[in-house]
Amino acid sequence: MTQGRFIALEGGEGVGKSTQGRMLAEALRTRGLDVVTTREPGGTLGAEAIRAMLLSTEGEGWGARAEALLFAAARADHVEKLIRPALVRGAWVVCDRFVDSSRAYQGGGGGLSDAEVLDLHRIGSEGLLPDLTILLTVRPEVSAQRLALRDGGTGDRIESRGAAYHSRVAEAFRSFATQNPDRFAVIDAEGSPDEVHARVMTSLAGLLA
Ligand SMILES: Nc1ncnc2c1ncn2[C@@H]1O[C@H](COP(=O)(O)OP(=O)(O)OP(=O)(O)O)[C@@H](O)[C@H]1O
Ligand SMILES: Cc1cn([C@H]2C[C@H](O)[C@@H](COP(=O)(O)O)O2)c(=O)[nH]c1=O
Repeated sequence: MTQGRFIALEGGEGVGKSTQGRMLAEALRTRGLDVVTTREPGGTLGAEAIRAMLLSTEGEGWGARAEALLFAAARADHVEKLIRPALVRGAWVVCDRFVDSSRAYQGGGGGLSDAEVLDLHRIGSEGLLPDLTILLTVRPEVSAQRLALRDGGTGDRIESRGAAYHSRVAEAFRSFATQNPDRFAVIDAEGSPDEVHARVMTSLAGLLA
């Protein structure tokens, strides 16, 4: 059995994570690998139900701590029921967002400390980390244009938070990548999908060797 690998795609809103996740999964399948694509929050029935509660624009929303707990609970279910079993059977897991989104959004954006977010992750998911976290970066005006073309700029509850919030999120992602260069690959996600995909594949060379 080949060794399972866990790849997370991270970054702000509309940078191209889903697009690159699909392209990466296809490229890995072409190499004969068993690939599971999934997303956060979500990926299991329970986690998708929590996703709906978190991202719906109806109701009064959640405080910062309740929000962080809900993301951690969704992740715990996802890790236990989908991610760990896939890795154990030797599959590659390509996940659209993982714990670094909680660190960036609930931590950097929402004000929880990084230690608090990591504590929730330790309790919920036994601290599981991806083998590689691919951080896609584009200038804010580029992601805004992509989102406007995709859905007319109508965002979910978190996407619709203001520019200052999303700028703190982007800064947090940058700082995690600087602090953990072995775990992160920072990819310039401007240019065509094929150009970005080529950069993503280069970042995976070590794991595919
Ligand atoms: N390299 C690219 N150049 C131009 N448009 C792109 C590129 N990559 C993705 N897009 C388009 O930009 C939009 C956002 O892309 P995508 O949904 O993959 O981003 P995302 O990061 O997953 O978004 P979200 O944060 O909402 O989950 C889509 O309409 C997609 O087709
Ligand atoms: C995993 C995770 C996600 N979020 C936020 C980031 C986005 O605004 C939404 C997810 O929507 P997407 O279109 O699927 O990217 O949720 C977060 O705040 N914290 C997290 O841990």
